[in-house]
Amino acid sequence: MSLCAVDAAPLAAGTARAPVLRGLSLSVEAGEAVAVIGPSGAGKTTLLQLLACALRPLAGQYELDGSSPWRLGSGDLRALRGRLFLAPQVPPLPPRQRVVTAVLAGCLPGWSFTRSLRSLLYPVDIGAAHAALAAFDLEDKLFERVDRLSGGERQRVGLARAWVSPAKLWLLDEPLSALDPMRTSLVAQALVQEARRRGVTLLASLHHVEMALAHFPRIIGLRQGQVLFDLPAAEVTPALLAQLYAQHELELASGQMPEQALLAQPPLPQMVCR
Ligand SMILES: Nc1ncnc2c1ncn2[C@@H]1O[C@H](COP(=O)(O)OP(=O)(O)OP(=O)(O)O)[C@@H](O)[C@H]1O
Repeated sequence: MSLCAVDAAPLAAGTARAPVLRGLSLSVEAGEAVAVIGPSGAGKTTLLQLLACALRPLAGQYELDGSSPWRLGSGDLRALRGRLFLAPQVPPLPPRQRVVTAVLAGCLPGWSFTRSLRSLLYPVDIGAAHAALAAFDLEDKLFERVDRLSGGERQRVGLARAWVSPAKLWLLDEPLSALDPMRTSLVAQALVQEARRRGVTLLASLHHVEMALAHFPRIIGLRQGQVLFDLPAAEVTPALLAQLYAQHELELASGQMPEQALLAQPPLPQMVCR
């Protein structure tokens, strides 16, 4: 996939639509695992929504699988969306649904209408849901109701959905944000390893900088809607991180988002690439 000089505004940004991503260019090869880091408000979610074809660029060019999604007809665009999976930070899970059904919703793009309908009445692939939940240490919740899960458990159900999906592109928005410290590393490792095993392209936005550096081979530092650096993890220095999080130091240190840190924005330094 590639973005060339793209401007984009967030979903539901109203009529003003001031761009959040400004002149952003990058390309990602099939099968890469990339972490997108940067301070709160940098545009990470907007970038993932853009890549998921959930929002249309205001300017510039987005190409996915060799074609421009927004030039496709509605049927082809729907089929393309079925080949990617966007996992929002808070997964949209119907509260009264059983976990098994919620997980199997990830299979829907690959299923016929009849199979999808049958699965709503009785889950048709309980084994797949069990295996996906087991990858996140949650198999004991297979038949639990979604509204009886903790926030971290719901987040893992959302990731299990990606796991069962036929998608070749996983776009994960802060997949570790609700997890306890013991689990963040296990989940990050599981996602990167499984994506590599399947040849799935993985982009994840992360506030856990140390997890990004430990598990993802490539790191994109996003600040004020622009790429500050795009480097192999081993080349991301403390000085670059300090630039990326200037005025947001507490966020870098703890994954927190201090109110004061959001107030001042220094001018952008030059972009650094390999
Ligand atoms: N629906 C919206 N309407 C208007 N502005 C929005 C909307 N969603 C996001 N924004 C603004 O767009 C900017 C980028 O938001 P985005 O969610 O992409 O950042 P982010 O890097 O993912 O932040 P965080 O790490 O806090 O999730 C922010 O300044 C935010 O206030």
